[in-house]
Amino acid sequence: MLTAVLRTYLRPYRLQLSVVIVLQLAASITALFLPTLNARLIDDGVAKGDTGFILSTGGVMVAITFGQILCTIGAVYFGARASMGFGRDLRAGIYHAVGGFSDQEFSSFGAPSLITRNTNDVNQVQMLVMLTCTMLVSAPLMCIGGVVMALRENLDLSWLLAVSVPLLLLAITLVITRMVPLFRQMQKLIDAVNRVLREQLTGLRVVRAFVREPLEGERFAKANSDLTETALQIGRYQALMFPIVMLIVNVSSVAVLWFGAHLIDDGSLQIGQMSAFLNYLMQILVAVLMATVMAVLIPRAAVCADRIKEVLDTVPAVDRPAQPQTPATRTGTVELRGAQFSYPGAETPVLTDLDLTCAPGTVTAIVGSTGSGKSTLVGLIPRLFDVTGGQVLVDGIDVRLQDQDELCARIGLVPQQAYLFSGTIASNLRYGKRDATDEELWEALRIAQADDFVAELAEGLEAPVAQGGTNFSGGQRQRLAIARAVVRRPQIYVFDDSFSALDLGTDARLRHALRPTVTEATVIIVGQRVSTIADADQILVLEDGVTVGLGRHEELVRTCPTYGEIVRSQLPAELSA
Ligand SMILES: Nc1ncnc2c1ncn2[C@@H]1O[C@H](COP(=O)(O)OP(=O)(O)OP(=O)(O)O)[C@@H](O)[C@H]1O
Repeated sequence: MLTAVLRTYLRPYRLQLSVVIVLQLAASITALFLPTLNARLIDDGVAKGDTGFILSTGGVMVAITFGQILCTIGAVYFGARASMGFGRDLRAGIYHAVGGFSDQEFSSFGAPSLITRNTNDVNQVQMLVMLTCTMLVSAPLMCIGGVVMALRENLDLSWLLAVSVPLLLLAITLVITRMVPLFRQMQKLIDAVNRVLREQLTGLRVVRAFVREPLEGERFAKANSDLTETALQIGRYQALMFPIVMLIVNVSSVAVLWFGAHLIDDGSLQIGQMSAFLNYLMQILVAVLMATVMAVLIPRAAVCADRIKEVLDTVPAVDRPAQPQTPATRTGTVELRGAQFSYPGAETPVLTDLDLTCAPGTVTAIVGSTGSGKSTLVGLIPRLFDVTGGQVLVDGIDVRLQDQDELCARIGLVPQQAYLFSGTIASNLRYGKRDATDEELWEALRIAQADDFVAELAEGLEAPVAQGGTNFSGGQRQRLAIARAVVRRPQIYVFDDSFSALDLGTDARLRHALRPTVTEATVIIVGQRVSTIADADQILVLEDGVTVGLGRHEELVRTCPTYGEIVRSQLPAELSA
C-alpha cells in the first residue's frame, strides 16, 4: 500500500527527486573525503611543520565543505518541495475521492476518521518522503563509503567496526520492534479522540441541557489518556534509544583512541590516520542511526498509507455513468417505478415497491409517521443513494444513467437539517447560483419570508454566518436554506420537512409567495403538518416504506385510514370531516 501511494503520488516529482539524489550523492562523497584530507593535513602538514601544505590542504577542505553545504541545502530544498507537493496532491486526492462518496461511504468511515486520514495520516507519509529525500542516498553511501575509507586508513582497527556497527544495529532494532505496534495503535487512538471531541462539540447544547458534562468529560479523558499513555510509551522507548546510541558511540570512540594510541606507540599508525578512522566510525554510526530512524517511520507511514489507500480505493455506491444519457426534453418530471431501497446491512427494505409520478407544475406531498421512509424517498432523486430495486427517473431517464452534476443542478434540495456554511448570507445564497445578483438574492429571501430579518441585520446580505449557521435560529436557518434553493430556480424543488420549524402563519405566507415562482416546476414536499400539504395536487401516504394512500386531501380523508388518522390528530373536527 505504501509503495502504491508513493509510486502514484511521487510520479510528478521524478525530476526533483533525481536532483535530490544527485545532490545527496555529491554531498556524501565530499563528506567522505574530509577525514582523509584532515589526516594528511595532520600527518604531512602539522607533524612536519609544512605551512604551505597546511594552507593548500586547508583551502581544499574549505572549498569541499562549502560545496557540501551547497549540495545539502539544494537537496533539502528540492526534497522539501517534492515532499510538500506530494502531501498537497495526496490531500487533494483524498478530498476528491471523498467528494464522490455517497451517504453510505460517509457513514462507514465516519467524518472524524476521514479528517484524520486527510491530515495526520498524510503528514506521516509526507514526513517519510521528506526524510527519505534527506537520507535515502546519504545513509547507505556514508555507511559503505565510511567502511571502505576507514579500512584504507588502517586495517588493524577494522575489528572495532565489526563490533560497534552490528551492536548499534542490534540495540536499535530491539527498541524499534517494540515501538512499531504502538505506532499502529496510535493512529487509531487519534481517530478515537477526534471522534469523541467532534461528537461532543456538535452536541454541546444537548450535553449541557442534560448536565452530561462530567460524564462526557470522563469519556474524553479516557480517550485522551489512552492516547497519552501510548505516546508516553513510545516516548520512553525513544528516550531509551538516545542513551543506548550515545553509549555505543562513546565507547567506540574511546576504544578507537585506546587501541589507536597503542598502534601509534608501536609506530604502525599515525595521529592523523587515527583521527580519520575515528571520524569515519562516527560517520558510519550516524548513518546507521539515520537509517534506523527511517526504519521507525516506515511502519507508521505504512499504517497511514493503508488507511489513505482504503479511502482512495473505495468505490462509491453511487457511481457516475461513463456515458451519461441526456433527456430529450427537460421539464422536470420525476417518476418512481417499483422503487425499493434497503440500507446496507438492514434486514428489511426501508422503501418497498413505490410507484409515483410528479409532473411539472404540480405539488406532490409525502406524509407518514416518523421513520416511514420519507427522507429516504426524496434522497433517491438527487442520488444521495441509489435504489436497490426498481427505478427513479427524471424526464424519462433513469437517474443512474444521467450526468450527476447536471441532474443535481436541476434540483433545489432543502434538507431536513438546514445546514449553512461559514461565510455571509450572500455567499450561502449564491451556493446554488454563483452569478446571482443582489436583487435575485433579495427576491429569494422575500419568497422564503427571510427578507425581514436579513434587512434588520446591520450588514444585510453581507451579515456573517457561523459554521453550520449556528448564529441563526432554527426557523431562520430553514428559511435561508429555502432561499438558497429558490435562488437557483430549479426545475425540481424538494422540501424535506423544511417548513416544520416555521410557525403556521409564516408557513402559509411562504407557500403563498412560492406559488408564482414554482408554477412550472415539479415540487415535492415532505411534511408532517396537514395545513402545509392539504392543498397539494397529490399526497403520497407512506407507512413503513409502503404506499398506503395516493390522491388529493379530500379523497384521502375518506379513503385512507392512515391519512385520516393524521388529519384527525391535527385539525379541528369540523375541518377534518
Ligand atoms: N443511514 C442509515 N442507515 C441505516 N438506516 C437508516 C439510515 N437512515 C435512515 N435509516 C432508517 O430508515 C428508516 C426511514 O428513515 P427516514 O429518515 O427516511 O424516515 P422519515 O420518514 O424521513 O422520518 P422522519 O419523519 O423522522 O424524518 C428509519 O427506520 C431509519 O431508522
